[in-house]
Amino acid sequence: MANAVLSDVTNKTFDYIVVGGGTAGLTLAAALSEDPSISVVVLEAGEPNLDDPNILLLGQAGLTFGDPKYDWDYKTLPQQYSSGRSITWNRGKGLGGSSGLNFCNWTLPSAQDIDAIEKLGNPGWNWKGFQKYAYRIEKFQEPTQGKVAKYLYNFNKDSHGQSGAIQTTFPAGISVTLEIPFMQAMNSIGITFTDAYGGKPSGYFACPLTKDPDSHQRSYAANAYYIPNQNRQNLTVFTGAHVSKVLFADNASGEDLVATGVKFLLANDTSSRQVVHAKKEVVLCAGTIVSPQLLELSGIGRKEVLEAIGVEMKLELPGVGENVQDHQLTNVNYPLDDQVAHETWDQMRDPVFAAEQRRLQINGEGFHCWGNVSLAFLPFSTVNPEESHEFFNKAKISVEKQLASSSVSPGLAEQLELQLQLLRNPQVSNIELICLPGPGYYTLQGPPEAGKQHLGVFTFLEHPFSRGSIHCKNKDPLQPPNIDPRIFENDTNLDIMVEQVKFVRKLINIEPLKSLVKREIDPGPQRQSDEEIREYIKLTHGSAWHACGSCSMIPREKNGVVDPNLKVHKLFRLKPPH
Ligand SMILES: Cc1cc2nc3c(=O)[nH]c(=O)nc-3n(C[C@H](O)[C@H](O)[C@H](O)COP(=O)(O)OP(=O)(O)OC[C@H]3O[C@@H](n4cnc5c(N)ncnc54)[C@H](O)[C@@H]3O)c2cc1C
Repeated sequence: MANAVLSDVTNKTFDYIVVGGGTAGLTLAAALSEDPSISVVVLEAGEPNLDDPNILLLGQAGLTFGDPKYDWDYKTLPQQYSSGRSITWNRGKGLGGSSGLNFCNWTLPSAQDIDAIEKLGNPGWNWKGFQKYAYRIEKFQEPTQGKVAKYLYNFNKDSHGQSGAIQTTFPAGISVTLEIPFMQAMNSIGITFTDAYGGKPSGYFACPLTKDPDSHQRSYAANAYYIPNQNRQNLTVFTGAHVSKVLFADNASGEDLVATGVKFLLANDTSSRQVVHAKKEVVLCAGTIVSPQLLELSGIGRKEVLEAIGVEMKLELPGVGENVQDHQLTNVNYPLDDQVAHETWDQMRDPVFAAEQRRLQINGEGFHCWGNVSLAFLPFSTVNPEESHEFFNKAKISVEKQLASSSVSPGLAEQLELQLQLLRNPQVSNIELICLPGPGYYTLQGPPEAGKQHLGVFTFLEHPFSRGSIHCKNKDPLQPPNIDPRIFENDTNLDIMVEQVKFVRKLINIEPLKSLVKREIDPGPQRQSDEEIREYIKLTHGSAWHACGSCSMIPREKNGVVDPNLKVHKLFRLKPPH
């Protein structure tokens, strides 16, 4: 039912309540409501934001950051190992959630990354199973022969889904004068094209975007899973509903807890308390930050956290809000020779140029049909083959030190051991690079000079060893929780990023790239030693927006929160069982 109003929801009963109308929530609601006998309600705190060019035009990505209509704009606690900085965690608000705010890059991980999830005690959560669902959601459109020839697009059609709801397609173009030389530089040191979608990404590739090949607009959870199904009588989507608590049946007999509904506040009248009931299940899809917060507000979590915020404990589950991890990114930036014409994102600063891109978009051309797509996924041994053995030994020692700490749970110990194996594995990507024709986002030099052209190379930390937490700071559901990822607590993470920056410098020194750049702006010629590069990274790195782990799928005795069926341990038992 489209455009649900409060009276359609409040005090009503549905089979399933889905909390959060973002990427997971809308996808799940569409799947559940395929069966017309099942009723589903989605409660989303933000606005619908449908048909909104700020979301639909790909060239707008990043411009919605910080705007409360689209972005929760969370801030971490000051990070001790990042020079005391508080790091911004953008998160999508409104239908589509973060899929309406993200950069539309369609990428898949290494098979071993997914198989590791099964090894942590989750039968069936392996690459084979994952690939089946990745294919099921994707509808890939091949580029024309003309684009393949011009932009060297390379792909293996068999590694892509053909009939899913999320449309993927190559961008209208890439910068021939910058991104192709970037690939050529890699090629000259033996790094080749990789099929990044077959489970063994190792090399460079241009990644398809989640973009509709007909409308040339963002393809995301709202237009893939909600709009086509909005007239289903058994699907109710209600926006402006800020869920504050999960409700449980009385469990005086000591049985497992049974979720019976949720409480929510109206975004436009936060004094108004509403209730909706669930016959079967309550499913939390409020993302990495809010899902653990909601568990704690409902009395599920660590004893000391619940005591501190004054919430009565319903179930002690110490893993809630723990095991938080995130990818980090930084960048190396270069100004380009003004005398050479390049296509770079710098040009979007010119209003005349930007208006022209809006016009071109209608026919599937121009910057609103481009993206940050020139990627490399590389095993660690590629970036520093000479010293990788020594590096692995150093990483092992630092993990052993971490394991010796009493705060490391059995579930975390297993993850860290697996991560060490992944770091050494030459088939597993541990390094991600993106070549961006345009200025870097993170620079110590302030905004880029008007009229100048730039090249930015982004480096990403994958498989972080550090772990942090997300816990309620009080029992006000409108207050964000304390986010403390403890980035770089394990020093190996920083060492990996240093090696990446050094690798980028090596690449840029290879022709044809070398002649294109004038000088390095960041980290800058004054930062050469490992120690100086570390300081630069600490001062500039940002979140790569991939935080996860706060409701980990690990057995309960190993400090997990959900089981392989994604049910909270000892909780959310089906009512009635089926
Ligand atoms: C800036 C950015 C760039 C990214 N780039 C990429 C990329 O290019 N490629 C890629 O694959 N991934 C990317 N990601 C990651 C990807 O988008 C996310 O992992 C994914 O969208 C998360 O889905 P989710 O359903 O867990 O959370 P979300 O999609 O964030 O959904 C959570 C929903 O819950 C709602 N909500 C929150 N609190 C409440 C409450 N109390 N009551 C009711 N509703 C609530 C939110 O408003 C939101 O709609 C990016 C993420 C970000 C933030």
